[in-house]
Amino acid sequence: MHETIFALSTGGLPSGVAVIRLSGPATAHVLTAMAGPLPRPRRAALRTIRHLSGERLDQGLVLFFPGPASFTGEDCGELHLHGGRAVVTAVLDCLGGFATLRAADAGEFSRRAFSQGKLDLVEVEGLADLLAAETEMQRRLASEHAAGGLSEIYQGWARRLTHARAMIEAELDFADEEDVPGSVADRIWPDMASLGLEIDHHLAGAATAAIIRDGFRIVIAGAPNAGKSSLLNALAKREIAIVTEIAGTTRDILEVDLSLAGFIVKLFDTAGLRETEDRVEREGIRRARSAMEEADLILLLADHPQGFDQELMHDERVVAVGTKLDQDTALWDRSAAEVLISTRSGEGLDALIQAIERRLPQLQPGALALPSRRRHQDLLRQCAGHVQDGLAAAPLGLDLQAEHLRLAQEALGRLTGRIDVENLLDVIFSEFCIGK
Ligand SMILES: Nc1nc2c(c(=O)[nH]1)N(C=O)[C@@H](CNc1ccc(C(=O)N[C@@H](CCC(=O)O)C(=O)O)cc1)CN2
Ligand SMILES: Nc1nc2c(ncn2[C@@H]2O[C@H](COP(=O)(O)OP(=O)(O)OP(=O)(O)O)[C@@H](O)[C@H]2O)c(=O)[nH]1
Ligand SMILES: [Mg+2]
Repeated sequence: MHETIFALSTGGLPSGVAVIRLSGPATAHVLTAMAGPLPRPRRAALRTIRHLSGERLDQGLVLFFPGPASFTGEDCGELHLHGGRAVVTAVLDCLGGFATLRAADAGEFSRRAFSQGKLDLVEVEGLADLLAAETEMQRRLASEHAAGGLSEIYQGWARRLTHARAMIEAELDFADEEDVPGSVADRIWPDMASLGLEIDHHLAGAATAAIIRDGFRIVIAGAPNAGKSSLLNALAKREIAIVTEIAGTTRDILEVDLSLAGFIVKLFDTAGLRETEDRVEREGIRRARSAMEEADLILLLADHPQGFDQELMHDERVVAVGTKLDQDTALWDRSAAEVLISTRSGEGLDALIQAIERRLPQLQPGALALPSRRRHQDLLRQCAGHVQDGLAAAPLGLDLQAEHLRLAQEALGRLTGRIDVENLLDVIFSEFCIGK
């Protein structure tokens, strides 16, 4: 990488401070030309920043990160300027005047960090997710990924595959040498079987990751007039849905996004469920049922104890909610409802929110190494599949089994972007004393 790149790394102007980053071999020269002697590595120094003509552009903090101990792995620099539009424009213009410099493309700093081996693909994706994160859970998930929590797991798996392949290679190539243990199968296949299980278990976390990324889907359902739209409005604290005393008011699905316990919660109001000849209402009910199929949680509402659809009560995603508690408290005594609410008095709404929070994924600290992207899930499934094929190919011989393990490792390599061509023989020689 011979070009040196620069970019304004902070957001909209004007701002309190604006940071311009540089990366590449000309960094030290450019910093010296514009701001005098280089500061000590990775220490901020207050400097007058000047145009090459000597004209003063700003007074700001200057940092120098000599490679490879920098974000990109190359020499990096930073200019922390006053965040005025003209200040930033003047400095960017000056940088653009150096023949060795050019403006960075989107993502180019991270791309260089990847090429220099500072970040793998999963970490780069985590970094992108971190910048996009809007909820606390999204931040925690992305932060875990960007900091290498997932990569560490995948590297551990890749190492085990390398080890297994090395053992097989040793048996195939050096079977007549004394120091090579006779049967590799005894030693590596149990580990490969447990690797397969670990990957499957890891993949099960994809559902939680999807909830963190895309939101927890709650569908409000129940008989017409039960108070569904009133509940949507109460939880959203806005008059979003039309509420009338006419049964069959809601037809289209209405959606609001709430933030609950650090999760995005997508709340859907649906048409009341009943038999009807009205074509428009029937279409609304069809949409309600399809929304319920996709739901993570269903709030099933009824304004009297007999109003709950018994079939739906068996669905484990259902929370039975009795409504209009202000009208007749005695009505609800010993009913099947888990929560009783009144949107008119506000009673029970906190208890309902708590009941919802109890059903959100419960994440232990450190349990955030979840495969969050489709890309991760596809490659992990391929990897686990090849491991299984490797195990199943036992009757066909070690050669074939080894090939399946190679494919499994290749899938992991594509996942992290690190197709480490670790020499199998290196592993073999470091573990045995062949030839002594
Ligand atoms: N001013 C500023 N703030 C920032 C960044 C930045 O580039 N500049 N970051 C940009 O994303 C994030 C911090 N990430 C960074 C990651 C690695 C290194 C770095 O210099 N790494 C070296 C040395 C590590 C060490 O000292 O232990 C290395 O990995 O070798 C710097 C920032 C968030 N805040
Ligand atoms: N007393 C009382 N009335 C309520 C309460 N919640 C809703 N209602 C009334 O019940 C009627 C129906 O309310 P909606 O929220 O439109 O009911 P819905 O379930 O959305 O009805 P559909 O869209 O027709 O399926 C309206 O007249 C509301 O004012 C409540 O907590 N207490
Ligand atoms: Mg309604």
